Amino acid sequence: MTKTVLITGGSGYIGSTIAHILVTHGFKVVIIDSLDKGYILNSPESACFYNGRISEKALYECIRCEIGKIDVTIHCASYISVPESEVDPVKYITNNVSEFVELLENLPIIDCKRLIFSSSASIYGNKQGALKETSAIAPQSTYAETKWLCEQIGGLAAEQGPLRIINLRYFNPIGTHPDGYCGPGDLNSGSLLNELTKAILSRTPFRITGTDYDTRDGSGIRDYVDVTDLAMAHAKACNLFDTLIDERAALDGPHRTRAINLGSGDGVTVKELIAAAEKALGRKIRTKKAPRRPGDVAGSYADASLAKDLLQWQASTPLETSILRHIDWWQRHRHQQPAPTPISLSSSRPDSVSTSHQP
Ligand SMILES: O=c1ccn([C@@H]2O[C@H](COP(=O)(O)OP(=O)(O)O[C@H]3O[C@H](CO)[C@@H](O)[C@H](O)[C@H]3O)[C@@H](O)[C@H]2O)c(=O)[nH]1
Repeated sequence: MTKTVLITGGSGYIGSTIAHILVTHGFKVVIIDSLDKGYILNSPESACFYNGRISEKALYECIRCEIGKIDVTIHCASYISVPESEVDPVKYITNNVSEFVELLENLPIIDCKRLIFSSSASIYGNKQGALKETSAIAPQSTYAETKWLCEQIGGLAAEQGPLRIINLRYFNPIGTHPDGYCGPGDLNSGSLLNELTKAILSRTPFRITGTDYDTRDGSGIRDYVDVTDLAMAHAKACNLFDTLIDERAALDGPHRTRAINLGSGDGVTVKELIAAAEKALGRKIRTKKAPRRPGDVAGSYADASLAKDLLQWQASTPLETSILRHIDWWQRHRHQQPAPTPISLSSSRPDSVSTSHQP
């Protein structure tokens, strides 16, 4: 039977990639997006699109009436900038935590008892080496704190009600959908791949922020995971949801919530990533040493063995491919910056919106 999946933030970078992958794999996709940060043309045309905030009860009543019951909700809608969360913590708590509580209140309207939460590896804080789901939690920023709060609040909600939750903890997503349908939405996010792209497009040296870390070459280590691989893990989690939560109870105890790391399992330094980009592009990239970013960490990577065991999932896109797609996306879409003004929809359904993936 076709599964109907609601994706909050389904016009954002990760949410829209999940939406495209789910459509390709035969799911019926419904999206709620405020278009505050997302871009409607990122979402698949066949998705049923509802423009608004996840706290708006009326949207769920419309979905219940027009679509019916939702089998799984994937909650991606959130603010994602660590520096911004430090400058305006209340904005992050309101958007990421208060709105999440309202989502929990609204899920019964669409009769949804399965929630996949987009969590973040940032909740592990400043650690080195391979991180397991059981590694100590120590959020170092308001952004990370909001993700951890949501995991805990979800846990409390799941203890008492019929709701079950899978918390997928993302490491560093990069790349785009392979067909270029959607990609990262903010070239100025400050992330390595976006900064590298800007340096390449503007023909200026790329700044390696921190060359004195206790790592194999002095630059920071991260686990870069392709966004399409990440999206595939969500498709698997949707299909295996009940197995992971209930049927494995006999094997490792009952689970109302589960956390699963989503990373490649490989730690890559900044210098190694630049070498991979040079190989992919077939040319040298100029770099210069720069001081560490405030609050930056040497870094870590995923122990991704639980995802392999439970979801039969492993990241498979080569790093060079993700880098090429990422840079190519911005070569084609950089004039889209800053994000376009949200389109005001006359109908909440997408059928009335003519979409094209070319900006
Ligand atoms: O111009 C740059 C930008 C980054 N880096 C380095 O690249 C590495 C990765 O940086 P980045 O891509 O910003 O990743 P994170 O530091 O892991 O932070 C990102 O990933 C987190 C976990 O997903 C999110 O919470 C953050 O918002 C997001 O910025 C670090 O060593 C940085 O010092 C540079 O050398 N030069």
